[in-house]
Amino acid sequence: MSAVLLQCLSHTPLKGYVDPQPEVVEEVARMVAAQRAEVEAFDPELIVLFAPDHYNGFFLDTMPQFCIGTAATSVGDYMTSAGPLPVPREIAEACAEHVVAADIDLAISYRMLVDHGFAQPIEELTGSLDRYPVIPIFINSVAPPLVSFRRARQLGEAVGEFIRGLGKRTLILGSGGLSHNPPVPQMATATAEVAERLIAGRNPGPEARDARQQRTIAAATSFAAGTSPLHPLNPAWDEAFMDNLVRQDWTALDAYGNAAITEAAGASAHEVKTWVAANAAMNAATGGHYRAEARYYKAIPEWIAGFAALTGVAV
Ligand SMILES: O=C(O)/C=C/c1cccc(O)c1O
Ligand SMILES: [Fe+2]
Repeated sequence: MSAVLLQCLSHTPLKGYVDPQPEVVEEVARMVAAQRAEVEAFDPELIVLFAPDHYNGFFLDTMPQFCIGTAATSVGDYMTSAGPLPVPREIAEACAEHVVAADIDLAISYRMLVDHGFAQPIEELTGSLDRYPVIPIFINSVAPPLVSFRRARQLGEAVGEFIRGLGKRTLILGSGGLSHNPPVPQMATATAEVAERLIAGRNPGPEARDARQQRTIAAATSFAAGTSPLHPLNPAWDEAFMDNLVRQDWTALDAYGNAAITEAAGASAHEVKTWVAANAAMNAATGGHYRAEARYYKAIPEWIAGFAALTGVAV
């Protein structure tokens, strides 16, 4: 059986562009530094990262619900690094075989593009994109129709069963959330120009990428000032979600409905399915013998995020 460690962490590309009070920035940095120290002490032989994308790697020309990368490159948006991730191809292929054999319809990419949703947690928790071998697993969190929490759990369980038999010290990561609704466009309300970007906007030029980032930074500035139409953060929803994970209440987690999530927590709150999958993987990899602990929570409008962290250790 593999030794496993679970770390879940919100991501936000607004760090360093639109920041909360220095004491909040510092307390988050201390918390992330503590998680990183735990990762370094664990010294993983492999990272399995469940994360979303924000129309930087996956587009509506073909949008899978789940996709594993056997090779992946970070686009380097915002302050994240560009470049290849060290993906162990054979292990990723074997994981894909196992998950599909478990009747989870996982897509596979031999040329996956990932954005800050993957790159930020890897760099913040390990120090660089390429310190440890990493298998990226994408969960569609922005492009309806979206999978259920139940399906995300089942994906995580299948991956966790694979990890259990691998015999490698494996760090399981979940990235994103919690409640939030940054200005990621939706096809249902897109103009023809935006729709084209959602369908075929891969590898935009530097000007287009900068323009997009400036739009998000402006949105964060007005959200923090209280003058934004973006869906408000929902601390009550966030705390209840984390409590369900800590209590390992899979019945309660399965019962979440997508429309209710969007209504209560915002269109990008579906990113928390990466946390559901990561916790389910930890559950399967340890045979249920793990303890989850909520590490941090604060609603941080400057970062457009109900910002949270959770750790799971085998017991
Ligand atoms: O894709 C973007 O430009 C912005 C993304 C964003 C903003 C705030 C919180 C998040 O989780 C994001 O991914
Ligand atoms: Fe995100």
